[in-house]
Amino acid sequence: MDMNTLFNGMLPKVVENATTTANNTSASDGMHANVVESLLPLIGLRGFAPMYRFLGSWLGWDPTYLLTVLGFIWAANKLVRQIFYFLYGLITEHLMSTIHISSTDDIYLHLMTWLSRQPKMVNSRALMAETVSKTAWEDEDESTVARDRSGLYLNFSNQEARAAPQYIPAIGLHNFWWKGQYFRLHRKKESVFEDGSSGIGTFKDKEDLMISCLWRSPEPIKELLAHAKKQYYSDHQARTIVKRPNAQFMRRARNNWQQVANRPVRDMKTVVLDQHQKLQVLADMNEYLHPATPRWYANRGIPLRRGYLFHGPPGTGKTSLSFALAGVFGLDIHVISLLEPTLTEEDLSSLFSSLPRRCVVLLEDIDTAGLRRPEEEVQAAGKENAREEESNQTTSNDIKELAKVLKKEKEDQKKGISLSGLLNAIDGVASHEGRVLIMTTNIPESLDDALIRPGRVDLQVQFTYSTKEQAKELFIRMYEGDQGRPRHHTDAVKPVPTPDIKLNGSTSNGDVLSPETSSAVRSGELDISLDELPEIARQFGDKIPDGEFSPAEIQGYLLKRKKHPRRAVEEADKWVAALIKQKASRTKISQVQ
Ligand SMILES: Nc1ncnc2c1ncn2[C@@H]1O[C@H](COP(=O)(O)OP(=O)(O)OP(=O)(O)O)[C@@H](O)[C@H]1O
Repeated sequence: MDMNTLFNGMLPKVVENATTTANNTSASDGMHANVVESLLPLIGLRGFAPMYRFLGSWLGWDPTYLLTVLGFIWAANKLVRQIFYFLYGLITEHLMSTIHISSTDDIYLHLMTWLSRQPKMVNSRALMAETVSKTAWEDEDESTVARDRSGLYLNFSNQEARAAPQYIPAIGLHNFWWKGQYFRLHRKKESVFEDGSSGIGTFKDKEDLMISCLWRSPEPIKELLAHAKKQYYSDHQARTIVKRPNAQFMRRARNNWQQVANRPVRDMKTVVLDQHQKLQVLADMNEYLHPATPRWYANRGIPLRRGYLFHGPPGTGKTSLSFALAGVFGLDIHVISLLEPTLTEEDLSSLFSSLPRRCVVLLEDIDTAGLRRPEEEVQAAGKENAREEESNQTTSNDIKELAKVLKKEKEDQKKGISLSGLLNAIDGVASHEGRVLIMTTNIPESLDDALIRPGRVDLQVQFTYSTKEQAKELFIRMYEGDQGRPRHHTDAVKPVPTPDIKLNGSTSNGDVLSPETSSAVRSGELDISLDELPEIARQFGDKIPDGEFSPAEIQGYLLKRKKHPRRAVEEADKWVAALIKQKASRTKISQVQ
């Protein structure tokens, strides 16, 4: 059977009817060619007719057959696709479950972080590459850090560019399998219109995730999300998350807080403070955070809030204790600066009302926050009345001047947070319950009584300059063994190239090093043994006058001798005398550092 005979049976009816003799294949061919040739001009392809005839004679059979077969394939493909989409729609609607996740929710972060660590699991050819930016506190492999030509100094140029990117699913549909279950991930982005702060609306990108599984119950998705969340927090264990108010336009979108830091927990023993005070605040917070406490408060009609005031001179550990407390109880810290120019009273209330169930809210240096006091408001109102009276007796020019002044005064008043606005946010009717509020100040006397009345401040903790005993403790904390680095990291570290230092302390490129730099680089060890530490610490403590220096000042001095405790003791007398002199003369310049 030749090609013509084969395709003759497959020709469409219309072509067959047009054939004068069924058995006469050559006549039939001519007819097919005529039909196609007569169609070509109709669809604007007149010039193709000779080419079509040439193709026919070259192949030895009519190209119409090929067109017919292609037509069948196209139609079959269409049909199969229609059937596929129909069945897919049926399955999606009746056999699949879906959970939607907004990109503003923490679950989005958990899932994307987890997916970025499962490169084989995301069966996708559409990925999004992201540069991995590490926070200052994340551990780094020392072998990935470059050095300068001398091999002595670290060099961090283009460090982010040298790090391998991480991949996450791009916008669109993705499929993956987890624990033998099929999951479909739809990452979609759309522009939504939002009112801007200045009254001008803008389009903002909004992203959502839709995760589906092949099951009539969303249980497998819930299990996956729980797993991603657990994984995320096991990586972030022993960390304190610091959040700050989001930018103003984001706050309007109900996304009030943004994470600004994720730092290692500050160990309580690194905060040198009177032991009794430390235990008192720890016990108080523990009691308050206990799951039975809300019922106890509710039964007595007491609002579930706890406030602390940490007061004392600068650098005495108020912020440090706040972080250590958050670390002990595993709480996030939400830091608010009342000096933030875009923060309105309305924003402040909304920030307080969107806090998580348990957290620490830190209002630092509350005395400098420039709160407008009730008296000032009264005075301002009084002044305004007086001016109004005065204005009745003035000429029209004076009235204009006065109106300008009054307008400016009113505008000034509108700026910033008033005391009543803050009190309202802290414990107003709509205020959040369950949080721990910590306010810090250097000058407690300058605070308004209303702000620190019991109920708003339940416990005051006083921070003072160091005693001899505290100086000794600070010394021990500075030089005791370093427990920070996780084992797997030190194991993985490749040997750091030893700097080529000559005996006179100069490097191979000719730079001359100070004696302490060259010896620190050489040894990396302390200039005392750890057994000597308690005695050396006692000697140091004895040299520090009681109640004169802040822990921050002592820490600063020791940090400059971080590998040289013995030298720190030897040079302490000189430093103490210089600092006392500096404080007495109120100069800012230190003679001995
Ligand atoms: N009591 C302390 N124990 C241990 N370290 C301290 C102590 N006080 C201060 N430091 C150290 O001094 C530095 C400043 O401390 P911190 O910020 O806690 O002081 P602060 O009282 O909050 O100061 P400010 O009033 O200026 O905000 C930190 O690096 C901290 O480690």
